Amino acid sequence: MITMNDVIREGHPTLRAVAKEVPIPLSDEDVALGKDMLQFLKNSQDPELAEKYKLRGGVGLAAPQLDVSKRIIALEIPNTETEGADPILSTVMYNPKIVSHSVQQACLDEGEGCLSVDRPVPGYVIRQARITVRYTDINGDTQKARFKNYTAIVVQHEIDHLNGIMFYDHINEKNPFFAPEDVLILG
Ligand SMILES: OCN(O)CCCc1ccccc1
Ligand code: NI
Repeated sequence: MITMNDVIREGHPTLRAVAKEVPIPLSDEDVALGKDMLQFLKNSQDPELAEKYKLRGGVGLAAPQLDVSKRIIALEIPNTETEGADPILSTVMYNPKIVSHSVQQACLDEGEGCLSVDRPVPGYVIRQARITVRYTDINGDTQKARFKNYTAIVVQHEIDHLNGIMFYDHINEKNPFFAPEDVLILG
């Protein structure tokens, strides 16, 4: 099982590399890795397992964070509205590509964090408010999906990792909490 020992931290060169596309049809190895990444996220959101294995809670994970420079991301976004409801998004994306996005931008009012960053970096991380992503799913099928708000933010954070981009690269250095007036600030 994946634990925090497998997660590389800022300063490790793989976090700044551009990851390679994975061959389609998917290899057994890449399918297994995707499943392990998704299971890590689920475990990290389980209070008992997170405590037992000292896992930091995560809603997304990118293969480069495991020192695997491949274009694979996993997303496990819970539905916090209703206890026990199905997750908003629970999936593994191979070779994800943002094929279109809104002009409107958005950010989280509490900023972002990262499993590969062991320090708070305050500031607005300005991203696209809505995105359309094409990817290959764990069954090898091509998918095209649209995301908005928090889910769109998380998916962009993960795809950034495939291109060697860290969330704080998007923060305005002079004024971290600067946001152009038409940027959606998500609570
Ligand atoms: O790359 C995944 N990761 O480091 C876990 C944190 C994911 C994340 C947290 C806040 C906003 C967007 C994405
Ligand atoms: Ni991250």
